[in-house]
Amino acid sequence: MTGNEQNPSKWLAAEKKYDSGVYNKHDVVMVRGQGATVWDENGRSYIDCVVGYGVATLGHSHPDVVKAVQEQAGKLMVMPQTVPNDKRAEFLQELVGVLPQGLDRVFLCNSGTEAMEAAKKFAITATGRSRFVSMKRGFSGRSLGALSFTWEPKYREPFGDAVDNKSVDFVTYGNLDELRAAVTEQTAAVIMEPVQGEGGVRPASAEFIQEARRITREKGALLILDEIQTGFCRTGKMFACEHFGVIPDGMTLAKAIAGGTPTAAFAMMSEVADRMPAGGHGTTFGGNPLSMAAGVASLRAMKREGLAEQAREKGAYMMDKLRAIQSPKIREVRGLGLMIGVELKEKSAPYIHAMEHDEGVLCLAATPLVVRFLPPAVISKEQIDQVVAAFERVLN
Ligand SMILES: CC(=O)N[C@@H](CCCNCc1c(COP(=O)(O)O)cnc(C)c1O)C(=O)O
Repeated sequence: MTGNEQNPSKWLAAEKKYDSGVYNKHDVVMVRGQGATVWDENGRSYIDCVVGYGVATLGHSHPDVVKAVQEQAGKLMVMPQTVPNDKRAEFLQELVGVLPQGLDRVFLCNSGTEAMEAAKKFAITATGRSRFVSMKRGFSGRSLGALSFTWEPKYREPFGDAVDNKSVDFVTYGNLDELRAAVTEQTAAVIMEPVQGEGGVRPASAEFIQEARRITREKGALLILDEIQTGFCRTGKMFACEHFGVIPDGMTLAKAIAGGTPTAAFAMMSEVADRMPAGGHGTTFGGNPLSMAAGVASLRAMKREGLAEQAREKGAYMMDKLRAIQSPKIREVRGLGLMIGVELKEKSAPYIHAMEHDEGVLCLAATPLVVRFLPPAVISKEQIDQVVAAFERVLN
């Protein structure tokens, strides 16, 4: 036990005192994680069905990732992308090896919102156009460029015209007529998540995503799939687009891409990459050797452990168990793989709070009525049973 456990409020007070204030902070300090479990500073354990908003799909502190990071940290952590590096090259080979056919050019960066910013710039230079189509309830990040694709008004309104709302048309997710009307010869790209995450865990229909592919081709626009939350085994395939038989012109990636290190990418077709002027974009930390080492270890572990199949099988199991709960408070259980949402007929926040405080399970919201579960694919069936039993208790 380290000294911190003796003064539990010490870290909580410091973080609340010095933080920017944007977050509604929990009243617990997490200090350790392994697999699907995290521990607070008092030694209490929790089953983690948040994993950093879908980052640690491989589980916390996967031994292969830890070993790779330890080794690379002692070797080389810093090297800008103007200078080739062995680990970065290895990661790019591994990544392109699992990406859909043709997506073989990659801009490496450090967060989902940065990947979306890159996607926006590459789409503009690739098409010479600057209008976009995004989705109602869509979430693409908080930076001012990505924010123009993010639907939730409360995220955009405080920043007024600094957010470019004029060049983005929002269509209803799933509405074919609205999509067909919105995509024109002025459209640079359609931006959409194959499963809306923050927007309430809403899988696209195959028909809608396939029509997005058809109409963008017809109009000379790009289809950019935001797989920042759905990517890397979360939905039961390496990438969610595989469920729908669609290959986009570009794909934004982050979260589970590199074992928990802050890593992201915009993967694209060569025709898109080749239209960006040399020096047209950049990033200091993108493609750093430390993250790349974690990414190589993470992608290899995902393949070796059959993580996508684990997510598919355990996701089906968990959704069946959730659907078996007899509660008048549940409206719908939905999702894909281990990206699961339970829509309630009332606000989800009290139940999410009770899961953490009374049951030792971490889960999260996805709009005010939806309880979202994003377990790591390494979660055991027994742990799933515990999570579902806990949820049934807090509902009653
Ligand atoms: C506590 C906190 O900061 N939560 C984040 C949670 C964001 C989770 N989603 C990130 C995301 C992003 C942005 O990714 P990033 O910049 O947070 O890495 C882009 N696209 C999709 C589909 C995404 O799901 C937020 O409220 O901005």
